[in-house]
Amino acid sequence: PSIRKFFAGGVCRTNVQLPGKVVVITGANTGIGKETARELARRGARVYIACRDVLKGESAASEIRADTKNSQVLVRKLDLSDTKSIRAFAEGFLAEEKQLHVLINNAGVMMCPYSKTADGFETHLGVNHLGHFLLTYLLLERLKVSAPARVVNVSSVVHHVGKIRFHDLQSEKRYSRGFAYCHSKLANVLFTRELAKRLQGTGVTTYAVHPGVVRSELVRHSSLLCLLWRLFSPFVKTAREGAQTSLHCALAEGLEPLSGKYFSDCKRTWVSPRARNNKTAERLWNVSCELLGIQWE
Ligand SMILES: NC(=O)C1=CN([C@@H]2O[C@H](COP(=O)(O)OP(=O)(O)OC[C@H]3O[C@@H](n4cnc5c(N)ncnc54)[C@H](OP(=O)(O)O)[C@@H]3O)[C@@H](O)[C@H]2O)C=CC1
Ligand SMILES: CC1=C(/C=C/C(C)=C/C=C/C(C)=C/C=O)C(C)(C)CCC1
Repeated sequence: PSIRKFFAGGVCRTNVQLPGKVVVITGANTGIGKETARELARRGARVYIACRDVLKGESAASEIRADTKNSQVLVRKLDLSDTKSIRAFAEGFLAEEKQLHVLINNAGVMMCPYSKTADGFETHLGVNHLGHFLLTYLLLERLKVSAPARVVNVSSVVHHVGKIRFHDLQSEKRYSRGFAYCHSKLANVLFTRELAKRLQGTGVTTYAVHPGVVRSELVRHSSLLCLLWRLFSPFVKTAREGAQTSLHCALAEGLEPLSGKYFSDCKRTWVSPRARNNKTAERLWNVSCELLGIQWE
């Protein structure tokens, strides 16, 4: 049990309750997102599960509603691999909610075979980075009017081996499904850094998170990782344990001065030198705006 406790990692210890607060979590029908949604619902928030498969979302939502006795767990369609779907989700949300206190950009894909999103972006970049970039842009006014508000971006320790390959952003010249994931997770950290800079003084703060190595469906595209996860299961976090750092960044009091920073096991942690490069962060921001056809000053 003590080994298990060690590998379970940091625990979110704040008692903050969330009555009247509105939260959006992407990819919350399973894994880390679902456990994050469960805890936020337990604390009384109205929780929007934004997912690409509404049936899977409804099944998670009914489980969470039964478990937490919070009926305010709602499911809305959001496919991050299609900007039309992202815009439709945002339009619907903005029409029904006047406030948004926490946005958790949690959804992700890892190591999928080469493919492109509906808009022609390489899937890891398109879903993990550009999709969340656009979603945040579209919801930002609601976050600002609801301040203090937070944006949590679920990244990964593997950002350390990521690189932003501006000359081949869509990996058309060279594609490695492992590295494509790492690059997209570095993009999450750089986005968080640049977003924090641009949000200074608005009351909206943002954090990047490494959840730990967590048992979930993320490894579905790699039989090797599926096997490793099974073999080493005592050392791999449960989804509930994996949700703790996202919860910490969404809830903990006094985190505002650390906006833009990266957290693991509920503590601020060092990022790779590439993730600290302000020029890369700014360039990625500008290129992302161009690709998405938006103007975000
Ligand atoms: N598990 C781990 O060890 C680690 C995870 N992370 C990060 O944690 C986050 C959560 O992952 P985890 O819970 O482990 O993985 P899961 O695969 O269990 O959950 C990922 C979620 O993202 C959703 N998703 C995938 N593609 C899209 C899309 N196009 N549009 C909308 N939603 C989509 C999935 O939906 P569906 O069910 O329909 O496929 C699912 O709900 C990810 O960002 C991941 O990169 C970081 C480090 C380690
Ligand atoms: C070597 C090794 C492991 C593998 C770690 C790996 C492969 C981590 C990958 C992390 C990922 C995929 C992060 C996602 O963002 C285990 C299973 C922890 C058990 C202990 C030994």
